[in-house]
Amino acid sequence: MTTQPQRSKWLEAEQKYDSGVYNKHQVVMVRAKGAAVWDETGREYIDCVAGYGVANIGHSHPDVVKAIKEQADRLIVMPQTLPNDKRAEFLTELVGVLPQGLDRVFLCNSGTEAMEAAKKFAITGTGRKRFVSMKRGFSGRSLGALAFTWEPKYREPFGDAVDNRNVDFITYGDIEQLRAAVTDETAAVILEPVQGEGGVRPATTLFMQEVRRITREKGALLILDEIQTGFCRTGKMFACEHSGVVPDAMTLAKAMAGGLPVGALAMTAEVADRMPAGGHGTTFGGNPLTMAAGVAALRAMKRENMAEQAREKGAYFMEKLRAVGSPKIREVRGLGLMIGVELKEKSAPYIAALEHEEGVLTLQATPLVVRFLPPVTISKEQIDQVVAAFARVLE
Ligand SMILES: Cc1[nH+]cc(COP(=O)(O)O)c(CN[C@@H](CCC(=O)O)C(=O)O)c1O
Repeated sequence: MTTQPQRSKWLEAEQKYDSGVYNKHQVVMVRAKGAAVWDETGREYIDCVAGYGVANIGHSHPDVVKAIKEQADRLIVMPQTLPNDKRAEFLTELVGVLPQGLDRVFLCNSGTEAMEAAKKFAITGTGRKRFVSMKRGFSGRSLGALAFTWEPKYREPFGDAVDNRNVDFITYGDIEQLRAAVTDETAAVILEPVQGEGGVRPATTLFMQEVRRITREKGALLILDEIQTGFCRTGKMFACEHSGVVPDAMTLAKAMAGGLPVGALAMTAEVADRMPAGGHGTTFGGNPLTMAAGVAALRAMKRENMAEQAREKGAYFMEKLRAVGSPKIREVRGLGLMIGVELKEKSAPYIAALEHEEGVLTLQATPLVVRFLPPVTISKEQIDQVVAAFARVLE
């Protein structure tokens, strides 16, 4: 008689008390290092979720761990009305890697918060209230950010509490629709250089450059959402570098502080200076503990040349995935280590099989796409193991 594995007390507690919004996997993850994760039974997984693209520099990077320990001993809490050495250090490091001209930063705690800030700074920065956003775009879950988020299933439960009457959605990549949608009433065009949750869809250089040209022509801001594409994920520090486009503002979060919760709106002085003093704010934004982790993370990205690692390993990963040659694969696409494999059938069963049968963690990006967002520090051997596992579950 097979004995049922004893149900985890941690799993029971989390399922019992959690809000219920998440589809909880039947595992309890307790430790991670680099691209490896272990559950409470000691089973090892190769992690191509990385916290939804947060652990770009690898889980528990030693420099980040050291910085957190030291800062925790010195100072954890300090609001932004009281300047702090670590915050100043982080802002200096961040502006040092941002595209030229984006030298003012509103610090917050998540991507959604960065998008909310972007909306407010765009309105005060232009005196306009209309926005252009992209079909399949994802900007976050708050009522304000949801107005820019395309997928109806995220908006419908809230009805007209999600007010997107001032938002015109266009087809990602469609220059004619873009030209028609951007007017002298448009405060900003918002887009991801690579649509993540929307299916891992890189924009063409032509489209990126046309968005820049048309927004400049009409006096609208170009706001790039680099919450998922930023910080080496696509083979550059920021995805906009692939097209040479410099936006007026950029939303950032996920990997920026090596795994600690952080968000930011980076913008030009022209945009920043038009927000009235006291016009926005946050309690936790720019807290010294996260700032210390962020300094260590940004320095590690540069020192370990992680953008080049992502470029090189991403090309390798996609080449190997294409070589799988399964008839179930429609397309392998992506940029750097932001990779999507579109299947000809629903991806969920294969994502589940990868986890349960093969010990590989992946995530969806629309019902047909398997998304791979591994730490940039993943090894070639681990990539080979992931590809072999994927080939087996597709058989
Ligand atoms: C491009 C983008 N913009 C904004 C956000 C919102 O960031 P945050 O408030 O820190 O979650 C995310 C989360 N992307 C994940 C969606 C998470 C969710 O379902 O919610 C993702 O891509 O899976 C993005 O990928």
